[in-house]
Amino acid sequence: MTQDIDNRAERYQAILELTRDLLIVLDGESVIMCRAGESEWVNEAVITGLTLDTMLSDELLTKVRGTIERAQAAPGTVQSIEYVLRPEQLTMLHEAGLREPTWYEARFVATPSGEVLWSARDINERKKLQRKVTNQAQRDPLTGAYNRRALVTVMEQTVAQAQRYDWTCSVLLIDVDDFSKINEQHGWDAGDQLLQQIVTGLYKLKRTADFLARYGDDQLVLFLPETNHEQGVAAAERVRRLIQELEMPYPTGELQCTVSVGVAGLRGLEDSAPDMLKRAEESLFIARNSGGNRVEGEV
Ligand SMILES: Nc1nc2c(ncn2[C@@H]2O[C@H](COP(=O)(O)OP(=O)(O)OP(=O)(O)O)[C@@H](O)[C@H]2O)c(=O)[nH]1
Repeated sequence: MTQDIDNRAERYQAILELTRDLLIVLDGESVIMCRAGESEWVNEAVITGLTLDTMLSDELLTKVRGTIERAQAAPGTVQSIEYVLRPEQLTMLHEAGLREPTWYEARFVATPSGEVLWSARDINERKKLQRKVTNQAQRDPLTGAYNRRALVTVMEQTVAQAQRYDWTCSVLLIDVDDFSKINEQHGWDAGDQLLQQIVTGLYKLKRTADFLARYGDDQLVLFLPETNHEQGVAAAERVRRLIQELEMPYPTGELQCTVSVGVAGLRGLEDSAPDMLKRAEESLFIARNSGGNRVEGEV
């Protein structure tokens, strides 16, 4: 009988050796066993003996407890969740070695004797890849600015929020004057570089909360949360001057350009992101037809 138990314990140990996941055994709320697996940051001795509430932040504690309850309600079934461990929020885990935000996919299973097994797989690489793909889907590949799709999403969310809290926001539609002539005279590559320079300049000029997107061939949008129409026009004037002063050395000669800007500010509860963009387009049309290198406000 004792021999059997020893064999079982050895087998159990051998199975544990096989897994790369971080493994925790909980008795009630206490960690009675911890194996780091491939989570190099984990100090097993520090984690063993901790309780859930000393180890986790309030938000994570609620999530983990809820999952454990589900696992206990149906012993033998696996319950999964994803979470991120952030060292700045988790003092005890920081002490146990956590230094970087680390994403985990965790699985919980309750044994008939009442213990809960908690395995956690590091999914940082997968998350990084997901972020990269999402990022690529939202960005214009030439300039690195956001694309039109990302702009519409952000504008719609921000406009709804501004309407709810009685805030304001403005949109600037920026069009490079005679951009096709630059392409014709200096080549497509020169046009590309000029667009990149303009975006770099706008990134330096814009505030952190402002959102810059490529809206069309030679058109950019700068969306300004918490900015009224008057402030929007002033920002547009700064953009116009910045681009006018931009000089880009190029083998075929110094490149220079100007922009026309149409500005639209949020007009209350009935307004919408597409309507704001439409009004910015109408203003832009006037600016371009008035000779370019101009800012036009509401029409
Ligand atoms: N270099 C470069 N050119 C582009 C790119 N995408 C579109 N274009 C060109 O940009 C030009 C845009 O032309 P238009 O919209 O007529 O612009 P414009 O000449 O500035 O005319 P206005 O806007 O009326 O002042 C076209 O010649 C397109 O072929 C790009 O990614 N790089």
